[in-house]
Amino acid sequence: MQDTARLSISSVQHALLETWRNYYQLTKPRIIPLLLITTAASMWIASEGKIDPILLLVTLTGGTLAAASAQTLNCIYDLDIDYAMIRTRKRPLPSGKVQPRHALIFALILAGLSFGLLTRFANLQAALLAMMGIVFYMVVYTHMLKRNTPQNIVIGGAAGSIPPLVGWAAVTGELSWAAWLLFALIFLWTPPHFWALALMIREDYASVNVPMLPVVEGEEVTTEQIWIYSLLVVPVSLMLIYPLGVCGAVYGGFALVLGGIFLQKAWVLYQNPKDLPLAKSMFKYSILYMMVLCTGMVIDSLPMTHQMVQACTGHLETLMGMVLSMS
Ligand code: HEM
Ligand SMILES: CC(C)=CCC/C(C)=C/CC/C(C)=C/COP(=O)(O)OP(=O)(O)O
Repeated sequence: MQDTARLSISSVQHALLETWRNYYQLTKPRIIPLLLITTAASMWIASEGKIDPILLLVTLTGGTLAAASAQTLNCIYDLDIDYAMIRTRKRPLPSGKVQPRHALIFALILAGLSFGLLTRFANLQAALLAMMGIVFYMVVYTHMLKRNTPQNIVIGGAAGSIPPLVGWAAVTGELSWAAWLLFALIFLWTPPHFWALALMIREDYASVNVPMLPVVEGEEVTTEQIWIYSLLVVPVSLMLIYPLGVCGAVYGGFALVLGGIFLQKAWVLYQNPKDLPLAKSMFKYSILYMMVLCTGMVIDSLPMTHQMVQACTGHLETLMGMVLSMS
């Protein structure tokens, strides 16, 4: 008797765990941390390194809920093609583990929670921007562009560029030039990020007639476009230093080194458009690039960094003075 009760408790636990896992997978969770990193970096710059930890936590939670809602809605809309593509076939909806109706309720609850949380504990601007992210990703990218034009991710990339705007608005209640520059940085970074991946999975997209650039135009044009967008990413990343003046020398070091490698990888891929390991390396590096660049923004914004830079500059000036007086 006891054994039977124990067995049924463990099977209920197992079923609950499985349900939780399925809903979690529906949100495409591996993408969300980088979206949050861009939000956090923006908040650190906006608050000049003196970030309110509660506001940070609230904004990142609200951002997570909004992104999860957007991804779930995308999974519902794209059920037909996700079912047909090998890469996406095992997702919870095409594999029948979650019903679309339940997924829709889940997505709406996530969006509601995000809006409520951000409105109550951050501000209305941040909440509205997060909702705009969901609407743009669903209506403009998923519905209007994804299946219709190879420029889908160029324009649709605006959705993925909204998180830093949410972060900036949460801190300041408005959007400055610096916020829009962060938006532009991610907007320009998205084509190299995604097209490098699309080069590797183009057969999958071709099989369901999704006109991603490598499917429609081939490898040469795609790698050329990756190169062109990469050429734009690096100078735009430096514009946070000049003319905007919101980041300093420490970030500059990060941006130059990371940007140099970004350009080198994009160039080598452009020279070898059919080399899939190079495309894979570009895709992986695009993620590392954004992650470390944002870390550089955070480190640069910290008051401790400013003190260290000032101390170093002071020592350097003294040293220069001594050298000059000796000569
Ligand atoms: C319209 C714009 C974008 C498109 C179409 C796109 C597309 C994709 C796709 C198809 C994958 C592979 C996911 C999978 O196999 O399930 C991926 C991976 C990834 N994307 Fe993007 N992406 C976009 C923008 C972004 C943005 C803005 C970020 C964050 C700032 C981002 C971060 C990531 C990360 C971190 C991964 C790797 C996930 C893993 O570890 O597997 N993406 N992206
Ligand atoms: C503020 C806010 C809520 C922003 C939301 C931004 C957001 C969810 C960006 C994600 C972009 C992304 C990873 C798209 C995947 O493309 P896909 O869906 O075409 O990929 P697939 O072929 O793997 O389905």
